[in-house]
Amino acid sequence: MTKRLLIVEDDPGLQSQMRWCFSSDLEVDVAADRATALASLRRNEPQVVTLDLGLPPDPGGASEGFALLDDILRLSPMVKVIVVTGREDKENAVKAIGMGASDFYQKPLDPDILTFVVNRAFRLAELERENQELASRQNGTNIKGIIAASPEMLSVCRTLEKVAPTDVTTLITGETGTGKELLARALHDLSHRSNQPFAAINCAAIPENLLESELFGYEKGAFTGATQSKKGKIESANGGTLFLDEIGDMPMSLQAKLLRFLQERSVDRVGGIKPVEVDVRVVCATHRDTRRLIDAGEFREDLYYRISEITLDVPALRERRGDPLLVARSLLQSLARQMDRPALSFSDDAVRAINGYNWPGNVREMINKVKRATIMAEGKRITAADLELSGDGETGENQLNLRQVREAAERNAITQALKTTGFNMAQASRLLGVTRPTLYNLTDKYRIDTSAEPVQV
Ligand SMILES: Nc1ncnc2c1ncn2[C@@H]1O[C@H](COP(=O)(O)OP(=O)(O)OP(=O)(O)O)[C@@H](O)[C@H]1O
Repeated sequence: MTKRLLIVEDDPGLQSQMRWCFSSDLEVDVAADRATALASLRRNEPQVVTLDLGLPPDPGGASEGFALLDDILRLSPMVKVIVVTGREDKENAVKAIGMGASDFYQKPLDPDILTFVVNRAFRLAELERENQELASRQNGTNIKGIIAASPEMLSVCRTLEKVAPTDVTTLITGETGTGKELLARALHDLSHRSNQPFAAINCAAIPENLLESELFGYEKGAFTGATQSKKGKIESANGGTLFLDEIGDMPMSLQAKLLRFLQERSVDRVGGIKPVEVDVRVVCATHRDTRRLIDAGEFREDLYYRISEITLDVPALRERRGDPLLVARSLLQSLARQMDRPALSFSDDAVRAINGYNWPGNVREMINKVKRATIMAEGKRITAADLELSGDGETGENQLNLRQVREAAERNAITQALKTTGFNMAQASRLLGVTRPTLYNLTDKYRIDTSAEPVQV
């Protein structure tokens, strides 16, 4: 694999000195400002970047350098960034490391030390790449029921394993079907409360007027039909874990009462006189944007802070590198066994379709599709059509090679970029890290229609 270094430096003298240091061993690109650096990052995919924090329009400060550092780590989290600071600039070096830079180097330039630091960053990048590759070949977590090998999901699992033994109130956020409930159960199963009850309630599924008594319980005679007292979910979780699913949909009127419970750790049953003490660990989940709910006045900010002592952000399936295929294969294995069709496997067009689709319903949607395909497949191979996915029009197992895979991915990325930018070729080419003529060549090659689609009304 070609080793590629991006030098971000606005001083032409230092640029050529640094280029001279490395150009015999590495492919070197140079950028003097943020926009050029980002374009080069997209186009050349360097493994290591040296970043001078003092860039125009703020060459004397570090604001532009920090903004670029943030961009780089967001766009390409695996890239190793070495920040280059002035001699006395320890504070900014520390801040950059805190933001995620892998190392720092102080001017004036010493070729031996700089070479050493850069080589070390390349070694680290290579080790991480190998590690990721290994992880993608097997399930990387021992958490029951969770199939994952992507760094994105493994990091969530590691946090979960640390948080589980504690009693901190945890908020799990993520799109629908990403496994929030599964993770809530795992928090319980890995805690010292695992032998005690796990009580779950879906705040969105119960009508507002019933939710209070479901949660807090009621005393005999509290309302018509209350012929005897009943414990609520909170009490029934005593000693164990209470899981409040879809907390973002909890009505305002109950939010105050829930907040009081979280502060006092006792519940007031509907119609009750005396509070009942309860010892539960609370885990909440929502697929909604809590910040937006708070801004819209639909969710209490004080309650939000109470429930989110720790937050687990579960990435969407499409954001988990390598996981869609891993999860699909594992689902197929168990579903095919259940349905007595153990020899089933995915055809190449199905593999491409699984990797190319964006899974808006996440793992739940994948379960449904794989289940359907397991039933529908006619031979031993499940096709993209069995999954009700588009196979990119390319079928035939014997046609597939790396070039075709790459082309399918290219076609997909170009279509996405065009849609994202409203079919603006200049913006799309920047997003894709290619020049505009290259993008025109590619859209011709793949016969992609570059005119904006009519808006559906
Ligand atoms: N990483 C995973 N590996 C295997 N199965 C998974 C994984 N994530 C989720 N699932 C399965 O996907 C289905 C949906 O998961 P779950 O109900 O936990 O999602 P959710 O995020 O709570 O969804 P919602 O927001 O709609 O309630 C479940 O059957 C669950 O077992």
